[in-house]
Amino acid sequence: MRFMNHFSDREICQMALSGWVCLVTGASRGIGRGIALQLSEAGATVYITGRREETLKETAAEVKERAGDCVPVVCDSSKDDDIKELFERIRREQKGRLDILVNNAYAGVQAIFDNMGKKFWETNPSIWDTINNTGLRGHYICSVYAARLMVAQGRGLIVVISSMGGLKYIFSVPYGVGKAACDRLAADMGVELKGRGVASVSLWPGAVKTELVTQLVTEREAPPGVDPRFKEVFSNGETTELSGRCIVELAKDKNLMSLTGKVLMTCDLARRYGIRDVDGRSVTDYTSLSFLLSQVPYLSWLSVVTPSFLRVPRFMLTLASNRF
Ligand SMILES: NC(=O)c1ccc[n+]([C@@H]2O[C@H](COP(=O)([O-])OP(=O)(O)OC[C@H]3O[C@@H](n4cnc5c(N)ncnc54)[C@H](O)[C@@H]3O)[C@@H](O)[C@H]2O)c1
Repeated sequence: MRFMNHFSDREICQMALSGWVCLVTGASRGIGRGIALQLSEAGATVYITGRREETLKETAAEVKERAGDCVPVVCDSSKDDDIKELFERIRREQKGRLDILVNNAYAGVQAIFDNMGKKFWETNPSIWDTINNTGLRGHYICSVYAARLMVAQGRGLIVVISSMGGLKYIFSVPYGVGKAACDRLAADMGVELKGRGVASVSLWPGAVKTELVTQLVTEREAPPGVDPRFKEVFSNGETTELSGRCIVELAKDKNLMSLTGKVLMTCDLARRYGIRDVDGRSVTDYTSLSFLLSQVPYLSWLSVVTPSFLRVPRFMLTLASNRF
């Protein structure tokens, strides 16, 4: 019996989230755009948000080109009324159904790179709002409305896009504080959502070669005081679609609820689900001994002979935050 041979891998994948309703905030470019492409390719109807209609329409056109279904909605994540209206629209149009919320919108990348190397007291304090109004407060407000729909239907998945900056200092103070808070947001929502069938996770992509990263990092000289290896890590970064591929697999995972409240790394999810990046590359494991050695001057040669399966145990990562 060879029923499934009627379908290509792509068609099988397309059926995986068929009928699902998803929302990705900040999807006109970058990781949000990549996630929207992957969720729609898996068959879901994907609401995408951003501040400008023209750029949103570009993502929507790309989704359509891949035979996906996407609803662009102009919604500024720093405006509570916009968010409220967005969820009212989803409730109305989808009869209260929402399966996945991806909290991704982020307004801080340009400001972070413009102020790279400056100390917090040398930086205009308004950078706090630039980074965290959309990229943290907005996530909370969206999660409130999403949880109302999801708890009522008894199922759902809330993903907060965060980063390794939640563990240890990278870039700047408002960046790290925002990311640590995103991780905690996912964890604490997980506590209150317990028993309601709704999972809440924080997702750490690795370094991702987005349009902005290409423009601000890989095509520029490293700013003074910034390690030049930083540029190399981003040049070999993940595609913007890998996070989306991981979320599709996560959403299908029968053991999803065992992961609620956790921080999940794209490299770990790629290994768990046996997936590669969309361009066929294997996914860099930033916790492998081999990668870590490659970042240490005079020891980098050792990385070539270190087996890739040797990794820092996850519990040891918490020691890196060194708070006690
Ligand atoms: N790029 C990386 O290497 C990397 C790595 C790990 C984690 N991340 C995280 O991924 C998330 C997305 O980052 P990115 O690199 O794709 O950023 P990006 O700047 O390329 O994209 C951000 C998206 O958010 C939208 N946006 C900005 N302000 C908005 C607002 N007020 N309302 C609605 N939408 C808004 C933008 O239009 C854009 O579509 C961030 O949380 C970032 O920290 C990025």
